[in-house]
Amino acid sequence: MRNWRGKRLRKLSFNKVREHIEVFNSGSVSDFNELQSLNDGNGSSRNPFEELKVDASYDNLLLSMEDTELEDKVLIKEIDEASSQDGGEPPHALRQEDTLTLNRDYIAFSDSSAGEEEDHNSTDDEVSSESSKSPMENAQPEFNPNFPWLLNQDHSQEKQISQWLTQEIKDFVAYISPTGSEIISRNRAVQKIRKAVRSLWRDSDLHVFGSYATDLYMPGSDIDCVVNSTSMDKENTQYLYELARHLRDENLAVQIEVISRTRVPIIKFIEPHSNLHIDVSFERLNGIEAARLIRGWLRETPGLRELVLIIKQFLAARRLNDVHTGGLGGFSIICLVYSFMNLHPKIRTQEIDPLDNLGVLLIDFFELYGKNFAYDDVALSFNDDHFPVYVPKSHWKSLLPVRNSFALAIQDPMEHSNNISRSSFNMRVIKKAFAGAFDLLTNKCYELNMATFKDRVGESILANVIKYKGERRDFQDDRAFVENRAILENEKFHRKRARTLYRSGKPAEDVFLDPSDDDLITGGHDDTEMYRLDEPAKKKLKKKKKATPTQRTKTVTPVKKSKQKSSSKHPRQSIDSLMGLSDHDGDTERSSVEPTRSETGNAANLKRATVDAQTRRDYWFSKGQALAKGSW
Ligand SMILES: Nc1ncnc2c1ncn2[C@@H]1O[C@H](COP(=O)(O)OP(=O)(O)OP(=O)(O)O)[C@@H](O)[C@H]1O
Ligand SMILES: [Mg+2]
Repeated sequence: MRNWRGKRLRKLSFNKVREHIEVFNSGSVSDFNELQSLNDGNGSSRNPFEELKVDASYDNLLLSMEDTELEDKVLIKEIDEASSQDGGEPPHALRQEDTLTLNRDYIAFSDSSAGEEEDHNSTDDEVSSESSKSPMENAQPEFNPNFPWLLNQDHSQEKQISQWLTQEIKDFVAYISPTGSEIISRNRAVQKIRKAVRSLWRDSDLHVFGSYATDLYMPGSDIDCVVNSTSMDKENTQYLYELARHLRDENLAVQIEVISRTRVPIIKFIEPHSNLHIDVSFERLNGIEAARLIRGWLRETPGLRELVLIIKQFLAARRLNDVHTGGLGGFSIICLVYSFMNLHPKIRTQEIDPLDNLGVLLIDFFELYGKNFAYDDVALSFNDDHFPVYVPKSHWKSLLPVRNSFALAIQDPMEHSNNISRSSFNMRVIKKAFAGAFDLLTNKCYELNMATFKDRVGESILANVIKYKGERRDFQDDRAFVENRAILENEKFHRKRARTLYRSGKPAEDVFLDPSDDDLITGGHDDTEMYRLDEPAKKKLKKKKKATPTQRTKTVTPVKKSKQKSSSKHPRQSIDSLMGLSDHDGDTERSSVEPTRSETGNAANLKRATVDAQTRRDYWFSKGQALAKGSW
């Protein structure tokens, strides 16, 4: 029934929809959104930064964060008690498989809203009780547990359906972005553990990497830490147990697991005051380097954070984000989304502004990795500038022999011999989930495009593929007001390291920074102090926030030419040349596709490895055909 309806809608409205989601199909993106003034004039839009101004001084803000934190602590106690009662049952592998392999999770999800949809669609000629109200009466939806990010938000009057989806993505990101008390809680947890490590081993220090050091964390994300020492021996099993005992005795760790017989030995535990999950690894710098690299990617790629968070939640809701069960880990997700955005012809040629086109980019992502990507033949790699490139798998010799040719292969930008997605053996299910998401999103777009404005009220597009079942949140993205100390310390680490390297002339891996250097480690702040931005920085941030429409500003930006500056790394090129469809493989194209790494170790296998022009031609041709057939 659903499929039939989808096909009928596709057939009827394909041309019409193409006009509305023009950004997919042509370079003409100059449409003006006539609803902008309507939305601008909506007095109910709530800008958190405006609110802070009304709230009085910045000091008051800090005070209220302290209060929130105290409340949080009470709540955490309750959670602890509750979790100790139900015995913290681990997820059951078989039960998980049932829902995942059958992909029932997202089907069930759309089924759950199917009742509404049935009503909605089977009564084309009838007037439902909801639609009998005027759209403006319904314009501010109340809290809906299926799509909590739409609280007081209504995009049903967006003329372009793709803009509706873009707005919803921004709503979602604003919804899950961290509050001040969450950031403080993370900062303090790390600070306490660091102190404990330094008191146990005077030659050691603890650093944060992973999503907390890149601002890509979800509310429940773990904190990845690494202990490095001058003696470089802390990866030894005896030290792992010593630290585990020490943290337990200091009341800084519960539910401790010491995992020592793996390639990367770690201690996993929960920090009881914040209830945060912490992973501690030992004697490696890769993660600290990767955090800096990823922050660079985020700075130069607008929209990357938004898409990464959406894909993370998409996979988490389906339990497809855990590498231990074959899922896709956070690092692989970042690499996939970053390469997708960098190799997207319309972004590369600066024809679209990614932040204004998150909706179409999300659909395009699902299409690429759900329908078109040649997992059997193509690996994702990074060249010397850490710029993403696709390479034939056959050119990456250390990948072979592989047990399963249908596997995602992503070369670690930090360590070229490492395939970061080697454990993601569930790729078929993940691909199916992406393909399903593409179908669900496009069908919903077609359906809403056909619907009257009245019938669109109370609908969500994103909820067809994203679930968020966490505790209700309050849309308070406080990243501009409370500094993430993991980022600050990571930046200091790199600055200091660069200076030390410069002075010593030693290779990077031989240099260890003195942990007693407080300026490096704590930035001169004690462990209870909150970071405050100084006044000029605060003003700058407020200004910046105003200039960039956030979820709460409700400003609808018409699709327009990208305002991104050209960078020498991303020269403006024709789409044909980027797609590899130009008759000759010119130098410009070659430099953007081929790795230029010198011939050392495994990297030698990648030298001059490239997907040939014919493969690229076939890929884009099949994509074009899919478009023409209306499968998107
Ligand atoms: N397979 C891997 N090979 C090498 N390094 C990895 C690998 N997986 C993770 N890492 C390192 O650990 C860091 C954290 O990885 P993780 O998969 O936890 O992602 P994350 O960004 O922290 O996401 P999440 O919020 O889901 O935890 C990465 O940034 C990377 O430095
Ligand atoms: Mg992590």
